[in-house]
Amino acid sequence: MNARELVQQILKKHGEIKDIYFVACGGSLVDLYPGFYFIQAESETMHGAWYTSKEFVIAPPKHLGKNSLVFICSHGGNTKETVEAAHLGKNSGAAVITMTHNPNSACNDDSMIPVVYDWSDTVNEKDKPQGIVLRVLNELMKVQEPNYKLYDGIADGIEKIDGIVRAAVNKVKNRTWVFAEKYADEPFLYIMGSGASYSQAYGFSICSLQEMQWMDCCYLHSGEYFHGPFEVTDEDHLYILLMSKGPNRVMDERALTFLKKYAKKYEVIDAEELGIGAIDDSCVEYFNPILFYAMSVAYRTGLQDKRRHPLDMRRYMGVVEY
Ligand SMILES: O=P(O)(O)OC[C@H]1O[C@](O)(CO)[C@@H](O)[C@@H]1O
Repeated sequence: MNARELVQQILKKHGEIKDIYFVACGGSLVDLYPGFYFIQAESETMHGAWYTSKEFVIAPPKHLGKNSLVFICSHGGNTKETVEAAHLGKNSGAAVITMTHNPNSACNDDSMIPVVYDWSDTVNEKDKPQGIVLRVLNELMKVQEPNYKLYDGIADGIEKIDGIVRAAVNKVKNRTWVFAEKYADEPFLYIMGSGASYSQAYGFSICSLQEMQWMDCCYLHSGEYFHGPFEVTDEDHLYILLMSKGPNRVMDERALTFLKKYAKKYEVIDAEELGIGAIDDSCVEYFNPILFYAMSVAYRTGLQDKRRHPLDMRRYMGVVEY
C-alpha cells in the first residue's frame, strides 16, 4: 500500500477530513485503538472515535458524512457487523478504508478503499494493520496540518520497530516459560496498561487469555486502578503490568509502586527495558502497542504449552450460533 497516494486519493474526493472513525471487532478493534489515540492526542483539525462495529451500526455518529474517514478492519473480512459498518460508512458518503487479510472476503470491495494485508511472520509491521493505520495517519497529518512535527519520527519508528520486536521476543523466551510454570493454574488475573497501550491490556485479556486460553482475566487502565480496582490487591491476586515508554508511563509507574508495596504476584513487561527507547521520544508512545502485541503472543504461547490448551481451540466462536 502506498499511504501517500491513498491519502491524496481520499483528499481529492472528500476535501478536508474532519473526523475519523475506527471500527472493528475484537482483535481487529484492538489494532485500531493506537490510531484513534494518536488522532485524539496529536490532531488539531480532526476528532477520532473508536467503535465496536455493532454499536457503530446501531447508533451511527450524526457527524458521519463526506468529511469523515472510516477505518474498518476485519482479519477474516466477513464479520457481519463489520461489513455492515463499512457499508454504512460508504452510504453516508465517508471515505472507507477496509483492511483485511482475506482477498476473497466482503471487505475486499473496490467500491470502498480495500487494503489486503499479509499476516505471516516475515511481514514487517508497516504492512500489518497497526502500521498501515499509522502510515496513513502520518501522511494525512502532514498534508492537512502545517504544524505537524512528528512525520519524520513516525517514519523512522516504522523502520525500527521490527528489529525491536524481534530482539524483545528473543529476550522474553525464558521469562514466558517461567511465567507459565508459576501461573498456569491461576484462577484469575488482571492485565494493566495505559495510553495507546490500554488497547493491549484489552486485547491480551479478551483475545489471548479469555478467547485462546479460556482463562478468567480482566483488563484495567493503570490510571483507573486507583479508582476502585486496587482495593482487591493482596498477595494472592496476579497482575500483568504493561509499562509503556512515553508520557503515560507515569501512570504505569504509579501502579508498579503500589504493586511492589501491596502485591506479591505481578509480572512487569517493560517496553523501555525491551528496547523501545530506540524510537524518538516525541512519538514512541504510538509504537508501544506493536511491541506489547508481540509480548502477548509470547506469553500466551508459553501458557498454551504448559496448559496444553491449543490457542486455536474454540467452543463457541465460529462453532455455535451467536
Ligand atoms: O477480524 P475479524 O475477522 O472481523 O474477526 C473478529 C473476531 O476475531 C477475533 O478478533 C479473534 O478471534 C475476535 O476477537 C473477533 O470476534
